[in-house]
Amino acid sequence: MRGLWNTEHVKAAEARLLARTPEGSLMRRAAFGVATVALELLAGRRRVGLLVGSGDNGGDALWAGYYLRRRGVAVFAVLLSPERAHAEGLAAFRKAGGRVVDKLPEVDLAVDGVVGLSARGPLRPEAAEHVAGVTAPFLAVDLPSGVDPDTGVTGGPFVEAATTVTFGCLKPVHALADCGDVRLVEFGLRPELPGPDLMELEREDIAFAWPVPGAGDDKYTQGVTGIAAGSATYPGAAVLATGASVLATSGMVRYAGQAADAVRARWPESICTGSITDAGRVQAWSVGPGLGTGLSAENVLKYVLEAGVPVCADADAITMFANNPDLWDARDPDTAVVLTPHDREYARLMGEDVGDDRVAAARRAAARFNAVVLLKGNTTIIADPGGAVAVNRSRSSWPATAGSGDVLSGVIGSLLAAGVYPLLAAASAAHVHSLAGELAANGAPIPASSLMAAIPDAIRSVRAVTP
Ligand SMILES: NC(=O)C1=CN([C@@H]2O[C@H](COP(=O)(O)OP(=O)(O)OC[C@H]3O[C@@H](n4cnc5c(N)ncnc54)[C@H](OP(=O)(O)O)[C@@H]3O)[C@@H](O)[C@H]2O)[C@@H](O)CC1
Ligand SMILES: [K+]
Repeated sequence: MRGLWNTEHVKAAEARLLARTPEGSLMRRAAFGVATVALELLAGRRRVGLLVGSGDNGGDALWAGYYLRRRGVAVFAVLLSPERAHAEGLAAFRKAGGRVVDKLPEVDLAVDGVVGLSARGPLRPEAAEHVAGVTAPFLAVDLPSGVDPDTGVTGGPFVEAATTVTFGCLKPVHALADCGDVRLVEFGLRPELPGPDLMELEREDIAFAWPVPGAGDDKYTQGVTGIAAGSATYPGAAVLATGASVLATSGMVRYAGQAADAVRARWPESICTGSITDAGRVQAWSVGPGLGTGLSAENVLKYVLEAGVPVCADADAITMFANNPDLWDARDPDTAVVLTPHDREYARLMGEDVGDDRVAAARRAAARFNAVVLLKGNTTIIADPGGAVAVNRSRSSWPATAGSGDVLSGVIGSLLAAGVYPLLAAASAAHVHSLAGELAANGAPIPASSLMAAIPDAIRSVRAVTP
């Protein structure tokens, strides 16, 4: 698991660390890390340009320029606020033979030291003009300038970084926005930090969480998943959600609803009934995709909420909650619910738009509904009511296709049925879902059924990291 910390916590921790380290040593350590990565990226080429802002981020860039000069690299620096440029860094840079210029010449690599942790808003016009004039790849110091460190939002011009070198710990921007290849320079900050504000699961975490049958297991002991989805109009949603659940774990899957014939034809291993009341016992329900929002769908939703097992509520289930908040009364407050809205469903459910700060939005919804909220997007945010948040960045947008959400809800349902902790279930499902999408797409459009079919490959790929 990779932890990420908000600027407020990073600044407080850095202040404590600074107080007990020799002056300037942290900045030089950070800058040395930047110079090392720059040399690697230069691969023998010899011209670097620095864009230097008014704060310590610019100081890092100037000190990096100093170290690069000592390795014989030609380094040019544009000072965006000459009177506020970091004094020691500038003096060292000049002394080592670095050249201050009004405009960067042709270079092999550009270092973005415009702004770091104190960034607010997009690049200002002068910085934006210099950035636009650069054709070389950018190496961002700490984070790409113009991107908000805590939300990853860009409200105007920003640096498109090929590589970012950050220090001490990762910040939310590194998971919420595209920072290129992110490298971390450690300098002993971790003991000063509280628990992370966000986490990003790695393959090892998911491999560990994913249910693997033991010698004593049978189809019941691994958790039975119930799928309450689809309708006469939308049988496909039922086929996809059930199929995803069949493929995600080796526990049994029961389907209940109007698409029983279609599901049975495609997934003979599932136990299908036409009515929810005949479904039999399950350890979790996945409810909503293609279900409709009429009275009979409401009764299905109430039934699963009263069943006393975890529920993944998606699509029409979310719309029903928005239309009729009294449905929540059916829920046993001690059983977990995972809600999986996209932005429009979120707005319906919460009566407000998601806004720029998607993490805060997911946290608000999780607290309001006492549920795990998985807010779909290119970066999916998963928040639990206790305030813990996991993020999953998808590496490709091909999976954003019709039926993709039905597949996700089936995977979440089967992890909940296997007893996986709800936040971990939702985050692991999101990871495997996006990986399946990437594997299936391989550079071309894919239907959701291909994404679903790639779930076993995605699980294999995740589990391949375990010894
Ligand atoms: N602390 C530590 O231990 C270590 C810290 N380190 C480094 O320090 C960095 C933080 O430095 P910092 O706090 O000095 O501010 P920084 O981000 O350089 O901003 C400077 C000024 O820029 C301005 N500005 C704001 N937004 C802007 C925009 N969009 N476009 C243009 N300008 C904008 C704004 O000033 P204003 O003009 O508003 O008065 C702001 O005050 C951190 O990211 C890391 O690189 C490392 O050395 C390791 C040790
Ligand atoms: K920067």
